[in-house]
Amino acid sequence: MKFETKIKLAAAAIILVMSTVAALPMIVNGQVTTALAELRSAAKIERLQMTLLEMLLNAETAQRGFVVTGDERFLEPYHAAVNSIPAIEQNLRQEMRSPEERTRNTAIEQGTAHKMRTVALTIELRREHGFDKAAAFIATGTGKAQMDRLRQLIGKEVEIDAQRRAALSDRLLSISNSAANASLVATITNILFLGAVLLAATRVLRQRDAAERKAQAAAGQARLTTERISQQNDLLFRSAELMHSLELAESTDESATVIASYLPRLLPQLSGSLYLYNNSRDILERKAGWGNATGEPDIIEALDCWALRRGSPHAYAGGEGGLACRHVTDPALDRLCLPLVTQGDVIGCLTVTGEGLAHDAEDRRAWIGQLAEQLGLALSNVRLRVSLRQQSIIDPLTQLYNRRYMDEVLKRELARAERNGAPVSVLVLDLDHFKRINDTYGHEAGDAILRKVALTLRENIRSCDVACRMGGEEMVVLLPDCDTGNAARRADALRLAIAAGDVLHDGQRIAATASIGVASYPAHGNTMRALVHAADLALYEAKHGGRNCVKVAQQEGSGDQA
Ligand SMILES: Nc1nc2c(ncn2[C@@H]2O[C@H](COP(=O)(O)OP(=O)(O)OP(=O)(O)O)[C@@H](O)[C@H]2O)c(=O)[nH]1
Repeated sequence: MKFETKIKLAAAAIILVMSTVAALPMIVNGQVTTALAELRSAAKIERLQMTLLEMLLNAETAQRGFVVTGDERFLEPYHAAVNSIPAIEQNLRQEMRSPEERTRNTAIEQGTAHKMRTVALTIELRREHGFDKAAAFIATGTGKAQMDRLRQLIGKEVEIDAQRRAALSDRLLSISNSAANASLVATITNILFLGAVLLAATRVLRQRDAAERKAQAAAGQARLTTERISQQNDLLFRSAELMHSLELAESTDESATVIASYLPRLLPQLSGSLYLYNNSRDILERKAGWGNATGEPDIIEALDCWALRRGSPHAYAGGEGGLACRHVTDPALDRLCLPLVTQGDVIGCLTVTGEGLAHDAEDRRAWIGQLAEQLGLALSNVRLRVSLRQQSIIDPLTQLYNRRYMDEVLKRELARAERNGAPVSVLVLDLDHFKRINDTYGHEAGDAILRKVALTLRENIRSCDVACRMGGEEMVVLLPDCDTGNAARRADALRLAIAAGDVLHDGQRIAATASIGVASYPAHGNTMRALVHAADLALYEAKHGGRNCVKVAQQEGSGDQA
């Protein structure tokens, strides 16, 4: 049974007991009133019967005095009795309740009537016939017998009245005792019930307190959970943003910059570094860092890191003497190293440091693990994308950019030059008598010459210049921010470098020369096609001018439109 139900039952019992106690005085009062009325009635009956007896005795005494003296004055008590007795009898009749009482009272009334008639007869005899006749009648003993009988009847009544009064007194006492006992029992019962209610209430209150505390704790927990969910949502949102940004990254270095800008928000209160394998996969370069991890090494080897060795995360609790990686700079700090793995291939490592990280909540470490997984995947995608892009724009034989890329970059550079008013030059380069080389030494030798010339170009141009193979043995070099004069000088330098180089093929040294045509924006054209055409014409001039030379395009203006 629930405590609330118990308390309700106890309260109902208390109300019942209290009601009973409240009704008790009324019940007792009724009983006492009845008993007292009966007591008063008994006393009145006794008094009336005693008065009746007294009247009868007075009447007899008056009769005796009159008989002896003949003096009428002695008859006064008799007359008083004659006058009073009917009223006394009337009162007595009213007090009689039970049939037995009424029967006994009737007997007394009849005895009284007989006695009073005998007294009246005696008085009459004395008046009419004198003392002797009256004395003779008295001597018969009728009057005395009647008086004795009445005394006996009234005496018995008085005795019954006394018994009745005693019984009523006992009843009053019993009522009083019962009332006192009932009151005592009610008080004790109430105390017991109140005690029980108090105990139950205290227990309920204690339970309610505990429930309240539990509810408060649950509310606090719910608030924390909501905050955590909101933080997690925020992190998920930011990580989705990071992944989206990485999808747009055009190189590994750019993706590292993107990662470095997001990690402080994704892993707040932590520091760390992002290491990626270099192209030759012999070392890992630090591509990004955040937080206080500025002093971390720029280069690490795979053997320096337990996570890279194992291919799984490695946690190190600073100050607890765990297994620290060799690249760790501050052994007092907790550290978590996570390999960046994609399709079973380790591409790098994310190292994270921060207070309490080794003993951090599992979900936080799981979150860092998930982040490392996503980063691995995203970086691998970036590499794949960069590689595919490279493949689509790089000529596989010479490793120079292809015509497609040249078209793209030339268009872009011309637009930029137009905006900035800076010159752009184009060198169109063709190997001399290449057919002869092929025919003499073979196609492979020709390929080797092409590779050698491409290398010479790459090694002798600026990082902003773009060299590409347009097809066959024809190559183009794009020179941003370079006017015709400079372009011609640099073309000649390239020509000399090509002529100076040779390749060893089948034990033979093979050399090649190149003819170069030069055209510049805006001097020889302001569109891509016009510029290349002008350079082509200049090349043609160079070929006809004896080859192994540089020719600058004629000043034709910008009439030829793309
Ligand atoms: N080995 C090799 N040869 C190529 C390649 N592409 C084109 N060639 C050859 O390059 C030669 C080009 O010859 P031509 O266009 O006649 O010109 P050339 O012999 O260089 O003579 P000029 O340009 O007038 O000096 C052809 O024999 C092509 O087969 C290539 O990828 N590898």
